[in-house]
Amino acid sequence: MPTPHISAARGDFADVVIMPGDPLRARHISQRFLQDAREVTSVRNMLGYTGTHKGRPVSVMGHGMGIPSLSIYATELIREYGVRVIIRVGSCGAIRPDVKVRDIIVATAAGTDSQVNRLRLGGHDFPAVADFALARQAVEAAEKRQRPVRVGSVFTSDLFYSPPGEKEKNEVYARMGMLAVEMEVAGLYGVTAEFGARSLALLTVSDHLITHEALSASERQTTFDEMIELALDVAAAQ
Ligand SMILES: O=P(O)(O)O[C@H]1O[C@H](CO)[C@@H](O)[C@H]1O
Ligand SMILES: O=c1cc[nH]c(=O)[nH]1
Repeated sequence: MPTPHISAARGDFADVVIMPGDPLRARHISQRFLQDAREVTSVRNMLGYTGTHKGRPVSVMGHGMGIPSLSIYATELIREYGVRVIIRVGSCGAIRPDVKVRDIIVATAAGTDSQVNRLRLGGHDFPAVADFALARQAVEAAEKRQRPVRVGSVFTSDLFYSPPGEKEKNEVYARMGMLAVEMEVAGLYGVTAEFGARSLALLTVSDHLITHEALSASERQTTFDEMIELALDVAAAQ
């Protein structure tokens, strides 16, 4: 029962899917963290794998960049493959001095300049929030591992390269409590709400939009792996 964007057969996906933006990161997660992982889809090279973690079936699949790309994959996974929980593991840029490169963020909510959730809700604002149980499990997993995490809201932007005025906008987002910017979380929380699934986003701060510090490739790998361990702890608890 392939969909236009996923070539897997019915039953190929676990009901919990961990989703990075980058499909090669999905392959890395499957190779490093899942047991008996097998590739289940590769349409457009948006790679997806299913294996087990601590005996529980878990899938991992890339979702691409931006809300439109994520929305296609999340919709098809939920509607056609019975996926019930999606955990995004992504990167983000910090927009305030107290948030540092390498920090891991449990994104409990997201503001956005995207219109997609208003399209869903007849022009009204949608509360783009994480599933509370998943967020709590992520925080508890971090405490158990003695791994500090930041818990709070982020801003989901449609543009990676912003027009003039980005600095001032980021200052407003920061003043209103948001920790970082990225490009999918508000869409993820909207699409899972629309189709009755649950979701959470964990983010690693890969670069700092004030200091312009950025993770090196090897630091990126290590910090991402620490975030993925938390995502797997949450997945195993479902
Ligand atoms: O690292 P990922 O998960 O792709 O997330 C961030 O990186 C991409 C931009 O470089 C956007 O998708 C943004 O949300
Ligand atoms: O979307 C993103 C991701 C990482 N860093 C940014 O500045 N933006």
